[in-house]
Amino acid sequence: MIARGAGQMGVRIEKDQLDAMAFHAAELIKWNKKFNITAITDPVGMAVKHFVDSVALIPWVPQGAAVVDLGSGGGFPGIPLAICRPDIRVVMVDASRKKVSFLNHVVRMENLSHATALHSRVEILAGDDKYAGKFDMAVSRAFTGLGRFVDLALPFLSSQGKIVAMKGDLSTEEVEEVDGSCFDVDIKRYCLPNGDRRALVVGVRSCC
Ligand SMILES: C[S@@+](CC[C@H](N)C(=O)[O-])C[C@H]1O[C@@H](n2cnc3c(N)ncnc32)[C@H](O)[C@@H]1O
Repeated sequence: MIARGAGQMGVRIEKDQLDAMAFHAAELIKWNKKFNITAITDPVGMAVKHFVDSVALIPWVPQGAAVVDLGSGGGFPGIPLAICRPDIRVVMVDASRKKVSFLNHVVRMENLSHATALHSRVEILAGDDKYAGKFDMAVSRAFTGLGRFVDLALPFLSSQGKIVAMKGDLSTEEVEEVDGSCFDVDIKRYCLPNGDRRALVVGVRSCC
């Protein structure tokens, strides 16, 4: 189902990548019994709403990019992105210690040496010289409103850095609020295999 859904978006997923996503899903279900990491736990829902949705991001990530995923939760989109794109570096950030423990467990078990998860509030990490200005792309899914995401993402980005917000609901007002401020914004709409509508808000830095 993941391979077919990804294929509909023009993304090819190899067998070993599907196996790695299956491992992520299985561990998520296991950890979820003890820690409340995700509300979606049925296999079809996870495949479609977590994994297919996450791989929709893949075509927009430049070769060799350093990507920061703000508010990664159970690893979406950060883990599927790291599985499918060994050429990039992925840093996942979350304020929940148990979620970050889970993410680093998956990273270790899957040998995703180009990925890591950091336990921090995004606002605090943004002021750390080790991370500020070091990323080509900041992404988030179901993290916060577009305006706040832009404000939080900006300190992480290099001068050419881009943002991608993965959204379900997206209002015109939300887009107008950020378009032309520090980013020129483009909306890429797509449907998940179950018919749910999604949008990628891609912002290219215009000033600031
Ligand atoms: C609704 S979940 C989304 C998780 C994941 N991106 C997804 O799409 O499944 C939002 C996540 O953001 C994290 N979060 C919220 N505010 C944060 C902040 N200021 N700094 C870091 N993480 C934060 C929460 O702990 C939670 O895991």
